[in-house]
Amino acid sequence: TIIGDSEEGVSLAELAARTDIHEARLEQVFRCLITAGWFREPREGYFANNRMSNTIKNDQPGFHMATTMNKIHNRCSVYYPEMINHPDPEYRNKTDPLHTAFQMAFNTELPYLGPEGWCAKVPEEATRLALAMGGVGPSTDPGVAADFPWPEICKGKDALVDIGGGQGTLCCSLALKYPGVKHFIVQDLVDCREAAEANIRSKGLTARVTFEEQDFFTPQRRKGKFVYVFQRVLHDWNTEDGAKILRQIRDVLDEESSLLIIETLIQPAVVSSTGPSLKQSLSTLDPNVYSPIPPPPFIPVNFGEASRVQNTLSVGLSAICNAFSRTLPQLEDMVNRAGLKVKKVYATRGWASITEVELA
Ligand SMILES: C[S@@+](CC[C@H](N)C(=O)[O-])C[C@H]1O[C@@H](n2cnc3c(N)ncnc32)[C@H](O)[C@@H]1O
Repeated sequence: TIIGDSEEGVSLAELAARTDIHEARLEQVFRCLITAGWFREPREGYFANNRMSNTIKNDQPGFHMATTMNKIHNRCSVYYPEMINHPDPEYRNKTDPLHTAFQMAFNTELPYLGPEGWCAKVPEEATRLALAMGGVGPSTDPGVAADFPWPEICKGKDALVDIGGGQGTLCCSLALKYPGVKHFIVQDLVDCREAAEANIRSKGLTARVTFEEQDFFTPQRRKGKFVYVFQRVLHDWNTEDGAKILRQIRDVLDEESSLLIIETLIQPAVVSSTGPSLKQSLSTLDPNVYSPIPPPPFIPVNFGEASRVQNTLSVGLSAICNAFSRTLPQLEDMVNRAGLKVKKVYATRGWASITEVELA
C-alpha cells in the first residue's frame, strides 16, 4: 500500500526509507517477485503495483490470504519433508489431521480445523481463516458465479445453503449477481459468525444472506427444498471424513433438493505431441457457455503453470490437514462411499469445478 496507485512507481530509496528495510534487500525481493508476476518496474529502480499486487494491498480481501495463509503454508512446508519421510511407517500411513506437518510447525497436538481444532480453540485464528478464505473468493467466485446455471437450480427452492461457508463470500457474490434468488444461508462453526455477519452487512445483504451455526459432521438441520453447496470444504478432509460429511446431506437429500461440490479437480500433467492446433483449440470456445478446450500439442493436459495454484494448494492441504485436492476418480470414490454419485461436472473460468451430485 506504500506504493499505492502510482503509475510511474516509487523509488527504491523512498521505499527503503518508508519501510526501514535495507535498500539492496528490497531490490532483490522486488526483482524476484516481478519474475513471478507480482509488481512491475516501470523504470530502473522504481517499483509500482500491477494487477496482481493490487489484489493484496492491505485494504483488499487478498491481503489476508497473502499474510495469514502464506504464513501457515510456509511454516508447514518446512516440516512437510519430515512428515512424509517420518521414521515411523505407521505415522507415514496415517491419513488423519493429527499426523501432519502442522502439529510439528505449530508445536501443538490439535488438528488445524474442526470443532476441536486449533481454529476453534484459538478464536482469532477462526476469524483469520474466515478472512483469508474471503480473500480466495475474488479469484474464483466470478467464474463460479458466471459459469453455472444458478437461477435454474435455485428455482422453486427455499434457499441455497453454503455448508462450511466461512465468511459467506460465495453467497454474497451469488446474491449480488442473481437478485432473483431470494435466500442464502451460510452455515459454519460459531466462531465464524462475527466475520461472516460483518461481511454480509458490508455488502448490504442482511435481508437475503443469513448465518447459522452447523457442525457439518452432525445431522443437517435444513431438510426440504434446498440447494446444498460445499465449496473448498471437502478438500480439507481425508476421503473417509469427507464421506462422513457428505452422508449428513445424503440423509436429507431428495428429488426436491440438490447438492453441489465446488472444488478444484486435479488434472494429470501428461504432454502429447499430437492434438488440435492452438487455433483449432481456441475456435472450440463457445462465447455463451464456457467449456474447457483441448490442449494443443506439447501443452500439458493441466496447462502447466496455469494449474500451479491448484497443485500448490493440494500439497499445502496435505501438510496442514492430511487432505488434498482430488482428481475426478478420487472425488467419485468419496462421493460413492457416502451413498451418492456424480451427475455432472461443470468447468468454470475460475480454478474450481462445480460437480453436481445425486443419490446413488
Ligand atoms: C477452507 S474453508 C472454506 C470456506 C468457504 N466455503 C470458502 O469457499 O471460502 C473451510 C471452512 O470449513 C469450516 N469448518 C471446519 N470444520 C467445520 C465443521 N465441523 N462444521 C462446519 N464448518 C466447519 C471452517 O470454519 C471454514 O470456514
